[in-house]
Amino acid sequence: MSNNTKWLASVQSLEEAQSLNECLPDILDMKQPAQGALGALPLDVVKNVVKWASGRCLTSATVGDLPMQVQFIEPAIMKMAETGVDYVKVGLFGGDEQAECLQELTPVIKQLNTPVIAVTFADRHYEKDVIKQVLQTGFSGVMIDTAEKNGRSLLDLWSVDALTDFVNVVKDAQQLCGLAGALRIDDIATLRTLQPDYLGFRSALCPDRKRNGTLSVTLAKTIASALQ
Ligand SMILES: O=C[C@H](O)COP(=O)(O)O
Repeated sequence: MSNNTKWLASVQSLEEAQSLNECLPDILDMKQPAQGALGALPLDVVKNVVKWASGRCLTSATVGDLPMQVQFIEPAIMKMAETGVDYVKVGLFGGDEQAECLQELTPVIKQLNTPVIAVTFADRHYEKDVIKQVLQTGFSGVMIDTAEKNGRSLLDLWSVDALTDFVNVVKDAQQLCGLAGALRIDDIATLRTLQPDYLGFRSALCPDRKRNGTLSVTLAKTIASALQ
């Protein structure tokens, strides 16, 4: 972890990853935006991107918008970890089953060699205690994102003060801290003052912010230079 905020770009294919060859993000994140906030890509696509990146940047991949039940989440984490990705990202979508699910996932996550990042959501019920649960479960980092991709951004939903508190709680716990959720290029200046470890982008990488469309290298370069 450093004081320099890094950037994460979500790509949906090997072609999109390759288009970023000249401006690789710090974390090349793999997800299927058309299948939800954390839509999962097929494992062979993830494997191919990891192979292509060959250590030039870190990689992460999401396991899908899954119900908070260990029978769905455990196999999805195990299979995604086998792709060789550096981080697996799992959404904490809340609900009555979440606490039990996290308890059951604890031995799985603690024994896995691949670090797992918990993704919480600014537009879902959020309790500060979730960070404590995440720590007990063995996650290596916490990210906040938006579950509903309806144009509302993280800063539309949470105040700078609330986000500052989130970053401080996560970083005080020595966890990797990421902020995402329909971030705009103009949000970078504000959000980097909070010193999260990274900012994550998909919508801002796509023309007209259409996150299911195709990523634009020009927009990626703009984001990269805004974070320099
Ligand atoms: O992990 C980062 C996300 O892919 C952000 O997606 P978004 O900018 O469309 O909310």
